[in-house]
Order: sequence, then structure tokens, then C-alpha cells
Amino acid sequence: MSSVGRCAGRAGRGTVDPVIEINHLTKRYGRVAAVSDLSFTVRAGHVTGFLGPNGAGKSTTLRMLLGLHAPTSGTATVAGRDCRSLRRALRQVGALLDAGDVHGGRTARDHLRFLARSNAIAVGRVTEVLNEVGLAGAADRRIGGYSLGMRQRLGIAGALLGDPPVLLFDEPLNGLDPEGVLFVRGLFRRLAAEGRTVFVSSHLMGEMEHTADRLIVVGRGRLLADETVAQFAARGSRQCVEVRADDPSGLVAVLTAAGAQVVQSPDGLLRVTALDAVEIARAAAERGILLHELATRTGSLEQAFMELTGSSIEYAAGAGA
Ligand SMILES: Nc1ncnc2c1ncn2[C@@H]1O[C@H](COP(=O)(O)OP(=O)(O)OP(=O)(O)O)[C@@H](O)[C@H]1O
Repeated sequence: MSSVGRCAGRAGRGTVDPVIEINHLTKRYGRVAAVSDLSFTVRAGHVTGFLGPNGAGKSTTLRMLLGLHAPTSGTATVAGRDCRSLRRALRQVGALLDAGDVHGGRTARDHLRFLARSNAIAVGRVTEVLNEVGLAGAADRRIGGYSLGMRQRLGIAGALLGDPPVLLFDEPLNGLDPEGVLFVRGLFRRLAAEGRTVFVSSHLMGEMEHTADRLIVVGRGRLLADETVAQFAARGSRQCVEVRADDPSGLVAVLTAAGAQVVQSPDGLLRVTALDAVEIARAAAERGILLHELATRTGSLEQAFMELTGSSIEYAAGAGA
């Protein structure tokens, strides 16, 4: 059995109810509203992605959940409790927040032993979690010489150390190589299958697409979506037809009159919804407009994410001041 496989039974006996509840949570830093009236629930048995563009308030929310920052208003609880009130916290909630936030002069083994001792965790767990994350061979090297990917693995080992029912990971895939990404995805799925609550932040839809089965999407500190990945995918499956014509303006007028929505790019490409390719070709032919290109496109999850969060992107190339 896996070294971290005892949670489901423990939760099943009712001693731990690993539900995360965020209730009207707000955090202001001076004039910046990092998190605004945010409410959602994260349940056990799923990998839940916490997704949003840079500056959306994900890390701030996780920090409030862990009791590291005080909310301006609202609450963030695990199993109905404020994390600051948890004894031996690593046995209740494991977290990777900032992989760089470790003493570079220590070895990974010493770092984990220190965490284990301060949370009354059997020191034998240190070797177990080092094996689990693939760091056994580097366990006695100083962390200062670790790559970002190795630090992420060490951070994950620290989160697993107390065999907790609730696990929080802030951007855990940053810096991991493809093998590391696959390993982490498999690990998260297994942890969720064991009945744990696994909550994982990312600013990249592509990372969450194959990692999470539920999504909480935020933008500018506000909730934008709370649904399964399949439901989110349905947002992006709306088809559009891309068209180029010798008379783009004429075609826009014809298609709009026929009930289509048309978005014209500066290079003349038209993106048409509400009419299919055959209807567009027929309308163009009737007006003697020549088409150079006609292609049906299905939106990706990435597009759905961009559309949903587009107006809440705080830092965008070319946005200017
Ligand atoms: N200690 C702080 N003091 C002032 N502003 C802060 C502080 N921490 C965060 N912020 C601001 O709050 C907002 C949310 O930041 P946060 O780090 O929570 O976003 P994020 O979604 O985690 O972003 P990223 O994906 O870039 O990590 C940003 O505008 C950020 O500049």
C-alpha cells in the first residue's frame, strides 16, 4: 500500500471532514483588492484546479486558507476550522506554497526531519516521502544546489509528510520536466482517489486540462467559474468558421444580415458564429463574393479560458499604463 494511503479510511470514520470552504472572502492590500467576496467549496475525492491569470488572487487565497494572511473579511476554513487553530498542522493540511522558501544550506533530509519533528510525525516518513517524489538519490545534498524542479519535488514531499487529508499546491508544475509533470499528475490523481482533497493552483489552462477534474476559475479576485473540466470544455466547444474573402466588408454585411455574428481581424480574417460553412459559402456565392479560405474550428479549453478571463487580465503584453 502507498505510504500515504490511509486517509480515506480515516476520513470515513468521520474524524476528518476534508472540505475547504471559502465564504465571502475578501483581502485588500491598501487600494489593491487581491480577493473580492470569493465563495466556493472544494470537496474530497477530486483534484480541483484553482485557475486564473497572473495576479488573480490565487496565492493570496491559499495564504488566507493556511492562516498566513488575515482576511479583510470573510472566512476560509478546512473542515469548518481556521487552519491557525489546527494542532500539528502538517497532519491535517499539507501545502506547497513557494518551493524557493527553504533553507538552502540544509539537505532535503534534514529539512524534512525538522518538519517531521515539529509536527510529531514519525521520522521514518522522511525516507518514505523522499522515495515517493523521486528525491532519494539527492536527499543528502544541500537544497541550495537543487534545480527548480527538484525544489518542487521537495515541496511536494513536505506536503505529503504528515499524510494529511487535505493538500494545497500553488503552481506545483512550475519548473518540472515532462516526466515530472506526468509523475505529479499521477500522484494527484492517486491522492484524490484515496479520498483526499487536492487543490492545485495554476495560471495555465493547459496544465490543468490534464491534471484537474474540477475547476475554480478566478479573475481579479472574483469567482468566474466553478464547474467540472467537462463543463468548462463545453464552453470552448462552440464552433466558429474562419473565412477569407475578396470583399470582406461585403461578406460581413451579407452574413450579419443572415443572422451571423462576425468578428473581423485586422488582416481581414473573419470569424463567424451562428452560420455553418455551407451557409456561408452559399451566401457568398449568391452575392458573387469569392472565398479564399473557409474552415470550421472548434474552440479549445485554452480559448474558453482566455474568453472567460480576458477582461480580468491584470498584466497583458502591450496593455500599457
Ligand atoms: N503582500 C502584498 N502586498 C500588496 N499587494 C499584494 C500582496 N500580495 C499580493 N498582492 C496583489 O494582490 C493581487 C493578487 O496577487 P496573487 O499573488 O494572490 O495572485 P495570483 O493569482 O497568485 O498570481 P500569480 O499567478 O501571478 O502567482 C495582485 O495584484 C498582487 O500584486
